[in-house]
Amino acid sequence: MDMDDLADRGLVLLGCGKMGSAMLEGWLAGGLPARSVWVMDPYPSQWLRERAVEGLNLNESLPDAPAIVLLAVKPQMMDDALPQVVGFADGRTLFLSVAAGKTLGYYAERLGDAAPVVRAMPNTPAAVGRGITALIGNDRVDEAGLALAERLLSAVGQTVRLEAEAQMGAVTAISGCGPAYVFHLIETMAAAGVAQGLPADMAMRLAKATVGGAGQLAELAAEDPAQLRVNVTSPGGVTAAALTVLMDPDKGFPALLSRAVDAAMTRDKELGS
Ligand SMILES: NC(=O)C1=CN([C@@H]2O[C@H](COP(=O)(O)OP(=O)(O)OC[C@H]3O[C@@H](n4cnc5c(N)ncnc54)[C@H](O)[C@@H]3O)[C@@H](O)[C@H]2O)C=CC1
Ligand SMILES: O=C(O)[C@@H]1CCC=N1
Repeated sequence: MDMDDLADRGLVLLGCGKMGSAMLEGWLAGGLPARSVWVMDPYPSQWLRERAVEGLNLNESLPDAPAIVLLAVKPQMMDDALPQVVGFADGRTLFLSVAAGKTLGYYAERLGDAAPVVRAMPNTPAAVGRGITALIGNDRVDEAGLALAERLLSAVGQTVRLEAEAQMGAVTAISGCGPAYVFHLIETMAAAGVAQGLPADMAMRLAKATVGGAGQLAELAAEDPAQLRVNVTSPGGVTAAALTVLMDPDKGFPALLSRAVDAAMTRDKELGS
């Protein structure tokens, strides 16, 4: 199975909200024909309806044996939604789930033993080709299946293969949810700037460019983030004063983020049950 096969046999999206659309936008931009895509979603967005005008199959009858079924409904909706695609669980179609918490065991119970299932955790920067997706398959997924899932996901950013499904909770709490933490950092930096007297639009522009630029530098630089931090921090200077607060082991960022990640992982487990 390869990308041509995907274009020929079809890609079905079960649910196409924020995450499904972020990925689909990247795949269509990368050359997947809209006519090769089937979306099942009772509440399609305006963007999806516009794609339907271009040939995307929106809430239409599904192909016989699509190459891939992407499961992108909320975990809480999965029990209700899955029966629509259970007929494809005969081994010919690869299931690709992005739902937080839903385990390979959960899918084996509902789709049976024949279905190859890849569990993946993407993130919304996929919409601009800057996502990162971790993935792992069940024992029905062969190397070709995993490679296809990887190729599909690498069209919207980086991919990483997990060694064990148990790693998925931590991945979800770090890179799946992580963009929200960073967006909140931007919000709070901008708000702090406004509190210090900057105009709101200037404070937001400074915050966005600082986080975007620092993120890109962290990815591209030879130095690790700790050294990049040191490079900003003049001894006895202004950054050092701020970092004394942020790096406080009890009340600072490490303790806060650790509590946030613990809360995310607890919720991830709850959603899986
Ligand atoms: N938003 C994010 O940053 C990320 C989300 N995910 C996962 O992606 C999945 C989707 O999340 P979002 O896109 O954020 O949610 P969303 O609420 O934006 O999208 C879910 C879509 O499913 C549709 N839907 C509801 N019931 C359905 C049914 N019975 N059949 C077909 N479609 C149905 C809804 O109309 C909606 O468009 C979740 O499982 C989430 O855990 C994973 C990684 C990141
Ligand atoms: O908030 C959620 O449950 C999903 C999982 C990762 C990002 N969004």
